[in-house]
Amino acid sequence: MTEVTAKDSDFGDKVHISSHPVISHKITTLRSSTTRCGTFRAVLRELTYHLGYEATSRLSTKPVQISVPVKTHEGEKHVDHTGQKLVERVALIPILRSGQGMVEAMTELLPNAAVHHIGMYKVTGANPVQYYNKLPRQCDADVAFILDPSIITSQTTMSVIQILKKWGVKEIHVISVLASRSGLRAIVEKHPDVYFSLGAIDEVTETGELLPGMGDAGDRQFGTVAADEDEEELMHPSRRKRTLSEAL
Ligand SMILES: O=P(O)(O)OC[C@H]1O[C@H](OP(=O)(O)OP(=O)(O)O)[C@H](O)[C@@H]1O
Ligand SMILES: O=c1cc[nH]c(=O)[nH]1
Repeated sequence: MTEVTAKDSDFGDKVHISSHPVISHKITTLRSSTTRCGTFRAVLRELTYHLGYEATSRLSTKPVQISVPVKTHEGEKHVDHTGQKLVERVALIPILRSGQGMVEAMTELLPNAAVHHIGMYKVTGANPVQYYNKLPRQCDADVAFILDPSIITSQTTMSVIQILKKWGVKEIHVISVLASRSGLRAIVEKHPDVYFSLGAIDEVTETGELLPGMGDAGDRQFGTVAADEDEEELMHPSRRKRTLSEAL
């Protein structure tokens, strides 16, 4: 299988697709069938750090006065310096489950960012269903970074973008390792104001998998086997009670 390559310019000026050799190398490790879950998690974390570094380049800074210790012949002196401090309030929005594996790297970059989890599951032929939403009632961020390793049809990402726009955040930036060409095209058309930092562009199969993809990023991170659709449906809150009582 020849890897598909795409240029940023194919998708407009808000989409950045990495061409960095270290990113390509790490994505190859994620794709490989022989990569086990411990390595998968570690490499996803490393990739997120690199993609997040690029994604956060749009944040602004303001001057801050500090003093810096400097050794001189007379001993240590403290010199005044005008440093820089990040300005925007940032929220990280991991989409469960897979986006959880991207949180640690992003909080290393931005230790004071809020983390608001959103859980989504897919139903064939219907819109994705939100099963968890920990956004505070009042919007508390200027910029939201959506974290999800894969964008396939893009229905999940688009649903979360809609949720965040309704919440009131001014700038939305999606960080993802792999996006399908058709899925990315659909989001960019519907949400031209949203920014993207991506590792690579893939195609999508008739059955809704990324090609070549990396398998199911959730299952590969957490060492689980793919749930069938009936099991996914049982995650919906309205069905959970029945599931529990059946299990007891
Ligand atoms: O672009 P879409 O077609 O909407 O698909 C993308 C979604 O599918 C994957 O999650 P998955 O449903 O495998 O859930 P999981 O993270 O809980 O494993 C992925 O992490 C995205 O959230
Ligand atoms: O290709 C796929 C399919 C399901 N989930 C993923 O993360 N990737």
